Amino acid sequence: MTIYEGHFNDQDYRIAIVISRFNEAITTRLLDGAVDNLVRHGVAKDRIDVYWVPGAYEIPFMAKKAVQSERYDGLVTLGAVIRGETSHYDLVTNGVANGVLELNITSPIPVTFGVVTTENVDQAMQRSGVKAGNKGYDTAQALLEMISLSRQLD
Ligand SMILES: Nc1c(NC[C@H](O)[C@H](O)[C@H](O)CO)[nH]c(=O)[nH]c1=O
Ligand SMILES: CC(=O)[C@@H](O)COP(=O)(O)O
Repeated sequence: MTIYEGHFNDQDYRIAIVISRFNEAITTRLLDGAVDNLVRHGVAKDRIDVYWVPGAYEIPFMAKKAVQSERYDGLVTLGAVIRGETSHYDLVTNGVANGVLELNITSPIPVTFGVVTTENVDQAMQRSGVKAGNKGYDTAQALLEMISLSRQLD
């Protein structure tokens, strides 16, 4: 992968990661991927704050608090919503997606969406560090680029 000059030249970023505990076996793998990417690109580990919430539905609330704190240059949100027997999956996925989207477009800092929404555990496993990559790593990558890009218009 080519790292274009100027995209990742300012590594004094302060990052918040808001992550849900539900399906923790998956979300911890997403977190590992996200932190791995951030550190590889020069973000100091002690400038990455992690906030754990009970489930994906609580992510938007804590993400908004993090934005309002004005401590961060960007936010990563991570979660894993796996379909069950009822329509609850649809409510949770729509809730978290709409909540993070609203933050993304109304906040002064970038907020990226790393909540995997899958039909079964295997699909979630594949997207958290197995053959389909790691969505946590990808979401952190998107944030680094968005912070760099948004700073060009400050
Ligand atoms: N089923 C999943 C949930 N459900 C819990 C909700 O996110 C929420 O915490 C609860 O409704 C209380 O407000 N959360 C996930 O992150 N993933 C799931 O698969
Ligand atoms: C995504 C969910 O809320 C889901 O895991 C809950 O499972 P169920 O629909 O069987 O209650």
